[in-house]
Amino acid sequence: MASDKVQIAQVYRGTFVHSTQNAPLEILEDRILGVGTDGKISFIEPAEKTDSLSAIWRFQISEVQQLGPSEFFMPGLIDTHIHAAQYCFMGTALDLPLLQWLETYTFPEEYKFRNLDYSENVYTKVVERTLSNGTTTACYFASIYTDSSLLLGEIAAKFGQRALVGKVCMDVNDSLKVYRETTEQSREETDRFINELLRRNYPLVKPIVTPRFAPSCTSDLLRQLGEIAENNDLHVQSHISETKDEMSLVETMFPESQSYTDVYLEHGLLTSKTVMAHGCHLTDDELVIFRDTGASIAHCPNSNISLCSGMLDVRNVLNKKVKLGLGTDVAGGCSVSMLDAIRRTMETSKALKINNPQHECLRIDEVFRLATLGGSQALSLDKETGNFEVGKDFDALRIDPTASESPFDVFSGDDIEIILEKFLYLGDDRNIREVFVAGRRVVPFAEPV
Ligand SMILES: Nc1nc2[nH]cnc2c(=O)[nH]1
Ligand SMILES: [Zn+2]
Repeated sequence: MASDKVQIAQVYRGTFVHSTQNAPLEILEDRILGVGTDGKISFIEPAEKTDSLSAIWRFQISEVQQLGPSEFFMPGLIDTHIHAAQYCFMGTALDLPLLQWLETYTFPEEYKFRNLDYSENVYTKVVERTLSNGTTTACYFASIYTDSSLLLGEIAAKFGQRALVGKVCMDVNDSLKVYRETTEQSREETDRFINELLRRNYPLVKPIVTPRFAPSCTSDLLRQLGEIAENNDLHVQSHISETKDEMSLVETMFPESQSYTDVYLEHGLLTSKTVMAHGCHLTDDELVIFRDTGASIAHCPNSNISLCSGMLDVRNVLNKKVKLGLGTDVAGGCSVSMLDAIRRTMETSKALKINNPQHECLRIDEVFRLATLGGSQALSLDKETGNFEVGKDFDALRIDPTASESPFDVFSGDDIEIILEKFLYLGDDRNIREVFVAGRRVVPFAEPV
């Protein structure tokens, strides 16, 4: 029987909200959920079954933790695109378009990560800040430096965040020549990064092959990175079609390719484990290639607006059956919070409707799904995380809408759907009472020993 397999570590009773493939929002009231010592959800059932579940799974009824009357659990938020090495200047330097922004602010900042003490300080802060804002899974760009990037993996693992970590690869950079690698270095250091991170065997932290974007890489490097990804069955991340200037540059650098998407496709970098950031200006033909390869898009609305890059039509992407998650894209985006990514996704959709009344706006329940289950699918991590299905890891936020410092108010007529909507539009980390990743409570942070 099930009880022979795993012991129950925690049992919660209360309201759970999540998304499924069929329903963008499923509200499960008065449920009982058990988490095994393996960190996975063992059961989620109506609370009236508590007695029989306690007999089957051998937990004491007194161990059941009851949520407060307006509290609920939701799945952890999934940031499909964030630059950990840009956290330091987040909220500043948003006065230039992408290519000048990279040269003026971003490359000089990332160059500082050759220093491990500096890296440790910034990476600790970004992992703490994302976790306390409910990001249970983050797909990180680090910098070109291998040891510093390994440190990011180590810090995420120590704090218990699920993460894909990428050592950035770039062998083209004329603006800051010290912040680039030779083709050979980039391949060798990518190999070293991957081998070392895999050797450390962190259960929740894995490497991701990370060509910065086509304009930063020679064809030779892109091809070698494609081979590394294929030979090791690894995730891949990069940027695509974020701005028009960038697209013109790609056309000049890769004249043989039919499209920007083709550049990545031809170098073996578009797979079902690839996530490409932005894609604001992708054509429908390119979206077909995304769908056919199973590659996904990280929609980064804060950054798209902050750098005046463009507005992705998410409705069109979803209609084309392309996987899509949300990303903060710090520091092009000026917030680490995935709640902000949800709000900006709604806002961009409404701006598209202002421009075109035919546009079918996204609904808040759909965007809630994109920030949770959609993100897990975009990162091909949906077997592990994304919602409260039995067998997935318990990655969850305990939301307290009436926390003492809550930035919004709840009234007696507010049902759970209204309370969730208020939290998504108005809430913040003060409402996120606890954060769990694979069953481990990671917020509040453990006291240092
Ligand atoms: N937003 C953003 N776009 C990029 N394209 C290439 N590098 C970057 C980056 O660091 N941020
Ligand atoms: Zn980015």
